Amino acid sequence: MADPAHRLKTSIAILGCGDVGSTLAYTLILNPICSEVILVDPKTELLNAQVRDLSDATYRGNTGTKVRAGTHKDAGQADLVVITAGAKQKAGESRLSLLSRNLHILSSIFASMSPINPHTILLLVANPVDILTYFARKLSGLPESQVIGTGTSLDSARLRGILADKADVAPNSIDAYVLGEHGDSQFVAWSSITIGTTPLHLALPNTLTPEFKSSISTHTRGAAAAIIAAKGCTAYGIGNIAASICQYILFDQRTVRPVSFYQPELGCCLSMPAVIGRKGIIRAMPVELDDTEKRELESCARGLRAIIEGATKELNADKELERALEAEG
Ligand SMILES: NC(=O)C1=CN([C@@H]2O[C@H](COP(=O)(O)OP(=O)(O)OC[C@H]3O[C@@H](n4cnc5c(N)ncnc54)[C@H](O)[C@@H]3O)[C@@H](O)[C@H]2O)C=CC1
Ligand SMILES: CC(=O)C(=O)O
Repeated sequence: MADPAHRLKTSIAILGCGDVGSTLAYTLILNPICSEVILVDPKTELLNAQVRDLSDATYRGNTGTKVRAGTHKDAGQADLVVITAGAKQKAGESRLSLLSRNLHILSSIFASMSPINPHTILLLVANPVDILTYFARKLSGLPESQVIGTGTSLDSARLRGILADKADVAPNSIDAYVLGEHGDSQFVAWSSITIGTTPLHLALPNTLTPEFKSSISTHTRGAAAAIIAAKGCTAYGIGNIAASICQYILFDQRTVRPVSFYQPELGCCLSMPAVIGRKGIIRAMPVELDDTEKRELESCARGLRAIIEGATKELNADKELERALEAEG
């Protein structure tokens, strides 16, 4: 039987081939799920070097996945477009501090990709990912089910990791979600965590004190900053998470994960559990939150809406300036 990459003849475009984009490409070579990975980056020397280096990793095992350089226009025709293009946090910076720079990059990306394949699924990785997912939906004109942010899928993996250590079980035996913003207002949905089918309070009796919960949430929320302070970026975790989401989509796996997508009743994009498949978000999975978690969700959405409002004004002011400059000739 031919390998999956050969059978599917699918392409994944990765915009931005810095630390995250190149790690994702490498992950897609090691676990082939598509026939072609197209890398796009305005730094042409870096782009060509990444393509050569990554291609060298494809020759020994004949993984079936080819890597090539492409343009934004090529990317716009891919089956899946992963957006890692943008500035990253320096030590001590927040994800939100990247907003203005990365929103401008996002806006220019959609101008360059147009006309975009109407069946493309967009996967946003660049930060602040929830806000960029919201604007990608507007700028691309794609149906909202086709625009997804990696959101708190990485935070949830980190949460499973630390709970696995505490409970001495494998991380994949734990169902635990961080929800809301991939950022400081995220929250742990403690009330729905299970190990196997056992609720967490039974699996870890006498452990779930407010101090325990607070230390776990703080660890999860601060994981990126701690790694960035020491090595300047995070790449392997998100490379793996993004590659998994690409697989759920291309193989129509119907996997349930917390990802960022438009929440009509909250007026923003943030992470809630969803069924992920070939058409993107197949459907939201309802989640039962307790009263504290409901308040945390509302507060998180309020914060995100305020940021969206400010960013919308900035984008509109830019457009007006552009029009004024054009009119001046
Ligand atoms: N959502 C998540 O969980 C995570 C998100 N990130 C975010 O991913 C983004 C990328 O991080 P790194 O790869 O470490 O940064 P990096 O600086 O190593 O790479 C970014 C690349 O984007 C390129 N780029 C800029 N404008 C572009 C355009 N118009 N088209 C195509 N490429 C363009 C740059 O030339 C650069 O090579 C950052 O915003 C970072 O915060 C990083 C880790 C986890
Ligand atoms: C950088 C980032 O967003 C993360 O590793 O969570």
